Amino acid sequence: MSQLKGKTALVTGSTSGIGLAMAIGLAKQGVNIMVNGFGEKDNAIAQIKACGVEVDYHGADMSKPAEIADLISQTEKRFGSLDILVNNAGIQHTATVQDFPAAQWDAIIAINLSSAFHTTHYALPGMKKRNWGRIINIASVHGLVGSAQKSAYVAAKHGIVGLTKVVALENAQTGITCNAICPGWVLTPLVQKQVDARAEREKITNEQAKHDLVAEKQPSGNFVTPEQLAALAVFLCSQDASEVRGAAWNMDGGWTAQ
Ligand SMILES: NC(=O)C1=CN([C@@H]2O[C@H](COP(=O)(O)OP(=O)(O)OC[C@H]3O[C@@H](n4cnc5c(N)ncnc54)[C@H](O)[C@@H]3O)[C@@H](O)[C@H]2O)C=CC1
Ligand SMILES: CC(=O)CC(=O)O
Repeated sequence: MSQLKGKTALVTGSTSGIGLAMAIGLAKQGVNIMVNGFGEKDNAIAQIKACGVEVDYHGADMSKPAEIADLISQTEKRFGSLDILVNNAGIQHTATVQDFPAAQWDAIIAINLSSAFHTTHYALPGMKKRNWGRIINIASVHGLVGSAQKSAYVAAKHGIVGLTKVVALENAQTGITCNAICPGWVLTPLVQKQVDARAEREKITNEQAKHDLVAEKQPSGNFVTPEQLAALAVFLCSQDASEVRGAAWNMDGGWTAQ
């Protein structure tokens, strides 16, 4: 039987992409799930429920600290505890610094970085009481290296890697671990938009644009899959990973090895 059976996870931004795969991966281990995000929530809930666990949904906007406080307290109330926190919600906007709209900068910093501070701040007291917790921050290769036209995203992702280290250190002598996962390209709606823009800009097919996007950065030539990332998250939640603390663990087809 899974060691995780009966625990509760909140996965922010779990209505699509990587977050949905994380939620399903954990649900397959018997973990009850609080879903959050602005995508197709009924579809996400149905897929998670099919794993035989309890599921609920909270529509908190991760750019709003008061809604995040309510999300954590409702999760604890509904399931009795919050054991696994996956900070995953994120958005992207591409432009040079000179052309970057200030409102987009603020939104990316709020959703991709500050939300993880707020969720962690509110989730830690309960985890400390039970002396067990797993906090997994979905960073990116862009938490380790930069790319042009992604100032806010790269700054937020470097920030979340820093936050991960501090949370890990502050809880190093407890049963609470905090780690970051740093994926390379994963074909989700966030990346499909960039593929579409590239196809349009370069007057090439969508397939060619996908190929070129990956080939430019990722030596394997393959997208990372959401399911591969979910398997890593399940490992980080296990007892075998109890001494993995403050890691920024890349799964990127070789992107950051170059
Ligand atoms: N797709 C990729 O290649 C990579 C993605 N990531 C990160 O993975 C995370 C998930 O992204 P993807 O699955 O790719 O994108 P996605 O667009 O499929 O999913 C993003 C999720 O966040 C939710 N969301 C957006 N704004 C929100 C808000 N204000 N409040 C609550 N939820 C909100 C969306 O509704 C959705 O559920 C992001 O943090 C992203 O930066 C990291 C590395 C690579
Ligand atoms: C690799 C990522 O994190 C996705 C992106 O840069 O848009």
